[in-house]
Amino acid sequence: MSLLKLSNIHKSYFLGKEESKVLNGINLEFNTGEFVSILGESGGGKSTLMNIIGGLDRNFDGQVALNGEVLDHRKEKQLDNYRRGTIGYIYQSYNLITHLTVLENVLVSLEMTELSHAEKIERAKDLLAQVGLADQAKKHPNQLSGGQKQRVAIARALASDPDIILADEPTGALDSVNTQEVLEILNKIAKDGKLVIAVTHSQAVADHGTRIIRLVDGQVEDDEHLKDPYKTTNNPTRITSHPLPASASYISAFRHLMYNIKQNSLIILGTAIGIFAVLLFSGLGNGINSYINDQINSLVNPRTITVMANPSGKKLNNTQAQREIQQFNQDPTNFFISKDQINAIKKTTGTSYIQAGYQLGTYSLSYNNKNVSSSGIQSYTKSYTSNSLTKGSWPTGKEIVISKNQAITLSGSSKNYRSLIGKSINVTINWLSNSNTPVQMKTALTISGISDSSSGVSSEVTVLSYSETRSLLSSAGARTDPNFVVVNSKSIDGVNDVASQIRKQKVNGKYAFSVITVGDILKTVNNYVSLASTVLSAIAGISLVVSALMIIVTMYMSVAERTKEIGILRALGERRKDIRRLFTAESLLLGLFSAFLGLLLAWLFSILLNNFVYNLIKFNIVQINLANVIFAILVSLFISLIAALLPARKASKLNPIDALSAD
Ligand SMILES: Nc1ncnc2c1ncn2[C@@H]1O[C@H](COP(=O)(O)OP(=O)(O)OP(=O)(O)O)[C@@H](O)[C@H]1O
Repeated sequence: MSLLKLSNIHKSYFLGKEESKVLNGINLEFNTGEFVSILGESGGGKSTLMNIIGGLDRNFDGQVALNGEVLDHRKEKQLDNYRRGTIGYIYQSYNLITHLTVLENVLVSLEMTELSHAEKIERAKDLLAQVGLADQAKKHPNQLSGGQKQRVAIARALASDPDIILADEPTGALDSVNTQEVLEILNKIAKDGKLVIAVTHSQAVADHGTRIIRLVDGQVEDDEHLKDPYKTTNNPTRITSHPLPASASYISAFRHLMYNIKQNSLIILGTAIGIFAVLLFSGLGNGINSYINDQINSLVNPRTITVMANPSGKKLNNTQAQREIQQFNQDPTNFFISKDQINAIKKTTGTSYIQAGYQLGTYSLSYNNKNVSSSGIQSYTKSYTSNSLTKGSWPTGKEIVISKNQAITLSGSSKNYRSLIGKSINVTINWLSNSNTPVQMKTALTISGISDSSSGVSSEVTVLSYSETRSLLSSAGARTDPNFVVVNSKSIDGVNDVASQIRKQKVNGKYAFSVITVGDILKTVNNYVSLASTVLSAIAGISLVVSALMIIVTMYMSVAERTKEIGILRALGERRKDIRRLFTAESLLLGLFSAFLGLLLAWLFSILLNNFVYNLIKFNIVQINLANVIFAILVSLFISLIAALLPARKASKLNPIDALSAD
């Protein structure tokens, strides 16, 4: 049984409907140890025949059988295996991969063998030594002479230990010395037990082999056996091949990326800037949210629940309650809390204290002929934390706490305003009588402390003691019903439960209370901040769309530039899948590098910004967390994956013969 048998091979090319017959019934058998030369006129179909033998061309009539087994050219996988394990190709124009070194060019083929990494390197070096290039392994193809290039191509063709070496005019571009050397190598390959089939125009070259086949008009005109095939001994240690592992595609993609690093670095930078902006805005959102949380929690006890009347009588959720409470400023008369209502609140379980309070109307403070006016003076409740006092203590008896701004105005000094503590000031407060007519109360109170309103999240904190407020109200004939109640939950975890108990309370058949927790306020503020930072991140994200387009263009350019390489890789036995993976891997690596650069930029910038802002507010305002980092990496990979889809698909669909003939 012959190693290779061609039966009745017909091949035509079509230009429109016009058929041009190139091969008209070729029947040939080949065996191991033969060095066959195919001679024929130019355009006679020699390369076409080689492509059919090499498993690159699937569109022909007839059969190719290997060791008696007919190849099914409809089965792509079978053809991939055939090219990978059985065929080694040598071309007139060498077809080396320019961005790989000599050693790496040989390794491309070895990647599809079962050898260990060390064995692959050893074999590649060994093959290079056999073709006289032991000392050229680290060079790139453009640093070699034509003869040297052809010898690299021979080493590569032999690498996976194939049975058949196809050489399409292997000496066509070489001078006589190099021609001689290459022919000797091919002869040795045949002696080593392989079948060598070479296309040539040269009778002198053909005379070197064991057999000459002449093609005329697409048929075998002559089949001349010059000598017997070389006797071959069975080589028991054959190398078996397997499909290209994914890791090899990633390593190869990485090599190409680094080879083109100048061009790629701009794309990486462009994408990285988009990632950086997204990260920065998310980090700023986190930072601002936690700054606000920090500030509010330091002013108000987070276990505190503020309860106000609910004039609507409807059950209110958090946002509706906040809206309802806004009405207080327009018409405070609806917000008085009755004894029945206080008793209803007292039924709540899980509380540590319940304290009624007053929020009164406009007021003015005067000291040493200086005046300040504002609105919303309150009676003291335990919900105030000591953090919100810059100096002094909360008021008891005939005392008052005024805000820092008020103290500065009244003392006339932004440095010595604290000296007002212990001083008496005149206080005038406007409120309502029992019949809801205006009442004015005047008194003199001692300043016990100064509150800090510098955070900007609360308005002026001006507070009277509860007892003094109540006695002022009753002596002026004003209404003494409180208008808010502070309820303190025993635990932070219980806050929501306490709030919902009160929310559900009905007095006279109506939902009596609007309930606001610090958590609710924080939630509302944080929602706005998060919304703003998301919108900003999304705007920054648009730049990522531009990056995606840049990657698409780069990948298309890469496919165009590397068309020949794609043909070479397919001829070496890489599957369509491997080609698709090669380009996807390159794009993913671009995305990954961009993500890391974006992260680095964001990290450096956040250090700078935080240092600067920390001096002002004693807080790290950019807080990039792990979730942001993971998100940025995933977004970047996703973009690069999407960008790779079309170019990688295009690359994998290229016809290997067309790809090989690309310039
Ligand atoms: N893709 C194609 N489409 C149409 N015609 C083609 C195609 N490829 C080759 N041909 C034609 O088929 C014929 C055989 O081409 P082939 O390359 O096999 O010849 P060859 O014997 O190798 O020639 P040469 O010695 O000049 O390299 C030529 O006439 C060529 O123009």
